[in-house]
Amino acid sequence: MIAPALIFEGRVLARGRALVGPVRLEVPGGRWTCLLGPSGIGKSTLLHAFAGLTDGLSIDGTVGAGDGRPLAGRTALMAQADGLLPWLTAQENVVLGDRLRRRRPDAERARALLARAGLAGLEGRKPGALSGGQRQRAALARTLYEDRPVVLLDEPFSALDVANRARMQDLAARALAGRTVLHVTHDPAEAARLGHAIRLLTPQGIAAIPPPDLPAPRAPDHACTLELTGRLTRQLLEAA
Ligand SMILES: Nc1ncnc2c1ncn2[C@@H]1O[C@H](COP(=O)(O)OP(=O)(O)OP(=O)(O)O)[C@@H](O)[C@H]1O
Repeated sequence: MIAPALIFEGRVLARGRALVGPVRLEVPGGRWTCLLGPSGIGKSTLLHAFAGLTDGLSIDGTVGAGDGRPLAGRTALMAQADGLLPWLTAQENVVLGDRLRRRRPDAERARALLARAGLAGLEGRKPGALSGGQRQRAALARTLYEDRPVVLLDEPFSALDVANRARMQDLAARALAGRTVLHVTHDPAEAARLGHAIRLLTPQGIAAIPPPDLPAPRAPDHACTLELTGRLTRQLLEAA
């Protein structure tokens, strides 16, 4: 599986007004990149641009893969809202992509992913009977089930308690090793744990923040992780 780099250069416009940019964002292939920045700066809009979700928007510039091939069919997006269909069970939601593509779902793989997401025994529940954190974990299982080389994550762990958050971060880091991951997060500690690369989007443009020379996922209480968390927090406060 080739995990391409991602490149966005230019602006995203809504009715002629720039929502993002001009900016150049390069996301290295086969690595996990965290994108931080103040609320409303355009992080989700950039993620959606890579996913091809630009209804009502126009792109003045280029968005695509470093290998020059189309991104369509190579990306999985986990959006901020869980997007689970309320009339389907957790299990049916995980395999929804296969259903839509008229492919035979792999029920065993879906069940195993739900179990790894801590949802064993809840496969038959509909989203309305799951907690917010359980729904978010089902949405993560669905994203991993898609098995794409490019994975776009928008605040994927935001509804989770500390222990589940660390577990799901570890699960995603393992499952997505070698893929191109672009992960939008508000949490500097999460970026310090997970990022092979870290980018900060501010009105001044994009800054690259070098992560520590430690393999990810890093221990949340490692001195390097804590030091980087502090540095990122300071930069976010200064950007606000
Ligand atoms: N379809 C749209 N039409 C018009 N404006 C939009 C549209 N989508 C987003 N915006 C605006 O574009 C800007 C960027 O929004 P976006 O959701 O990308 O920000 P964000 O950095 O992800 O914010 P947050 O951290 O709060 O999720 C915001 O000002 C938002 O109001």
